[in-house]
Amino acid sequence: MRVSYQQLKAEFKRVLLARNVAEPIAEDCATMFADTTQAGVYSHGVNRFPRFIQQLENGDIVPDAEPTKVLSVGAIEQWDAHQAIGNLTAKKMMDRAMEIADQFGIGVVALKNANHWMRGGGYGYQAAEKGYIGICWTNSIAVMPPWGAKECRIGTNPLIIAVPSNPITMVDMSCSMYSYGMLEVNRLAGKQTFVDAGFDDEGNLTKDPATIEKNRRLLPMGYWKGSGLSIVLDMIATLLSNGLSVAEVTEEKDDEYCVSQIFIAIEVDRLIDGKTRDEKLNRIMDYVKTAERADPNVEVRLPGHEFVALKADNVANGIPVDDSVWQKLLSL
Ligand SMILES: NC(=O)C1=CN([C@@H]2O[C@H](COP(=O)(O)OP(=O)(O)OC[C@H]3O[C@@H](n4cnc5c(N)ncnc54)[C@H](O)[C@@H]3O)[C@@H](O)[C@H]2O)C=CC1
Ligand SMILES: O=C(O)C(=O)C(=O)[C@H](O)[C@@H](O)CO
Repeated sequence: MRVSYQQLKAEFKRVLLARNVAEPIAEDCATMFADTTQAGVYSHGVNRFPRFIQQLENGDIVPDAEPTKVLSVGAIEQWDAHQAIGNLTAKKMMDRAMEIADQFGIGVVALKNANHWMRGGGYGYQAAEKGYIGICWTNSIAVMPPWGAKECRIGTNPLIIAVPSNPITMVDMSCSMYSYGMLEVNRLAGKQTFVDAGFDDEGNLTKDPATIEKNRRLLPMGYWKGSGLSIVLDMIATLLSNGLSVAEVTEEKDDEYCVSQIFIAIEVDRLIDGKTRDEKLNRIMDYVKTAERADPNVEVRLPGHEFVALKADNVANGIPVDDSVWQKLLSL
């Protein structure tokens, strides 16, 4: 089914107000969930909302908490989220990183005690839309076995790198080959994954999302490379924020909260003039896109460029929502 942006946002807001979230916070939070869904990231928009509500009801998320600055060292600031709503806090932190970048050329915000930020790409996009390079990542609870193991000890720790090209080029990727959110999208659509996504109980590679959602033997992106990347991202987020690591969140908390996150904004415009910037970016994009296709019917595309058409379609025709997800939302 397809629903309008207004319908979707109204449902999110209704559910938040019913949990005593203050009106302005409910409005902003519902807007971000609706925006993420309309942008085409269903996995971390409407699909993830019931889980978000569960965490709100459990008290893992503190809706009226305000993030505070802990300290600042040149272009780096440490903040404490105090378990405020993840997506609203992340947006504020990337705004702050851009303000610091205006002063120093680069701004780094390291955040502790944060909650799940949903679509990490939203914050990269936010920076790139204003002309900055946006880089951010988060750690998580242990949900993936490190390369060579079958027990979860590392996070999916998505890394986002957004570049202010036209359209915006942005990598927004979990350190696993598939995020749990994308496994769910495939399962709900009755599909197997396009490439291997994890291991079955016998240790064979599998494309079956339900098997991996159950046994949690997620395949790291790029095998040992994604495993290693996840580990160093966790180390850096933990050190810079003086917050909790994947190991600490997993062993000391009863669910995924109090994670650590990094937000970096880099000002491009003082380093290169606008005309040269655009020429260079266009040349890179054209060079990539005009590579001889492996399949003549499938175009070569740059990461993030898919969102232009996805959003336009959703604005024009309504937002696709899985029937079971919609029923769940209505029942909240
Ligand atoms: N703890 C957390 O906060 C987590 C959040 N997430 C979020 O879940 C969302 C989905 O993450 P993933 O499943 O890893 O994303 P994905 O696998 O759908 O996409 C990863 C990247 O690959 C690019 N891409 C995909 N197909 C492509 C193609 N054919 N050609 C060129 N580029 C292509 C996409 O633009 C994107 O940049 C993200 O917004 C992420 O931030 C994911 C994991 C954990
Ligand atoms: O993988 C995801 O999707 C995701 O968003 C996550 O945060 C973690 O991997 C985990 O919370 C899934 O249970």
